[in-house]
Amino acid sequence: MQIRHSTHPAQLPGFDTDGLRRHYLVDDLFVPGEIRTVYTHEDRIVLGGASPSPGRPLELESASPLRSAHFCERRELAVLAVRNSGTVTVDGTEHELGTRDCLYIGQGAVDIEFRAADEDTRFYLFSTPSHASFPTAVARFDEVDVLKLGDQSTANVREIRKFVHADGIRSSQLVLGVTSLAPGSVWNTMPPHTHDRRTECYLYFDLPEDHRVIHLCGEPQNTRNIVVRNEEAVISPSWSVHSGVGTHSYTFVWAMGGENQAYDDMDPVAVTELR
Ligand SMILES: O=C(O)C(=O)C[C@H](O)C(=O)CO
Ligand SMILES: [Zn+2]
Repeated sequence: MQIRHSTHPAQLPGFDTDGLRRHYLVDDLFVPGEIRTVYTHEDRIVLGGASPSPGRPLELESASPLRSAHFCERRELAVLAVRNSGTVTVDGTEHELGTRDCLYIGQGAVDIEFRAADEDTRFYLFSTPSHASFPTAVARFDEVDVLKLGDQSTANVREIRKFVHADGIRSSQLVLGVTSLAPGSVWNTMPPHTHDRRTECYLYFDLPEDHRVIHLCGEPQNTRNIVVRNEEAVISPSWSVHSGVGTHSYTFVWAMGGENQAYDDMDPVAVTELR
């Protein structure tokens, strides 16, 4: 488990390209046959990638920074199949996940195992601390409500699906959904926002290997950018904008932890205020 410490907003503009990438980009979550995890001190979120091979299940273990016998002893966890499909077994119950389906696992689960149905299955993991247990549940990509946003003239036509949230799968603090850009649309979250009460992480996927997303970060009046590849994540502290423009359309998982679960609790930033 890799550790990322928190940063002060005044530090971000002083980071060079490598510094920005070291602090905020997570670029090595998916390694065939492995589970990789990153613990950020921003709201104590853990990001992870599980990439099992067919016939070789992977078991999620605790790690020393958690000081717990099991990963979910004091944590809740959401799993999203970002590539292909597979099964997640939680304490003996199998949950089949198709591409872009989501499984929420409540605090207290002990045995968690990932199985691939395909040659290159990838599960994205997002976990927050939790001190109360909510039921484990699945939300299917094709079954959750769709919020349509954006316009062709601003190249940001997109669909937002909320999986774990106040009116969906219930959780202690974790909130998670998926945004899909329409073909030809490239901008997400523009106009941007911050939310002082929550940390948010984006995991970009469905982006062709020879394309990139230019992700904006930092305080609205002092932004920087990080160039992101397919299946890489960016950690956005509560004071940072989190928006991006692709050289191609893409999909991303947005997920948050913090003070509240109110999706609409955002501090909007006008495009004209950005610097
Ligand atoms: O495209 C968008 O706009 C988003 O997906 C925004 C995220 O859902 C978000 O930032 C929620 O706080
Ligand atoms: Zn946000």
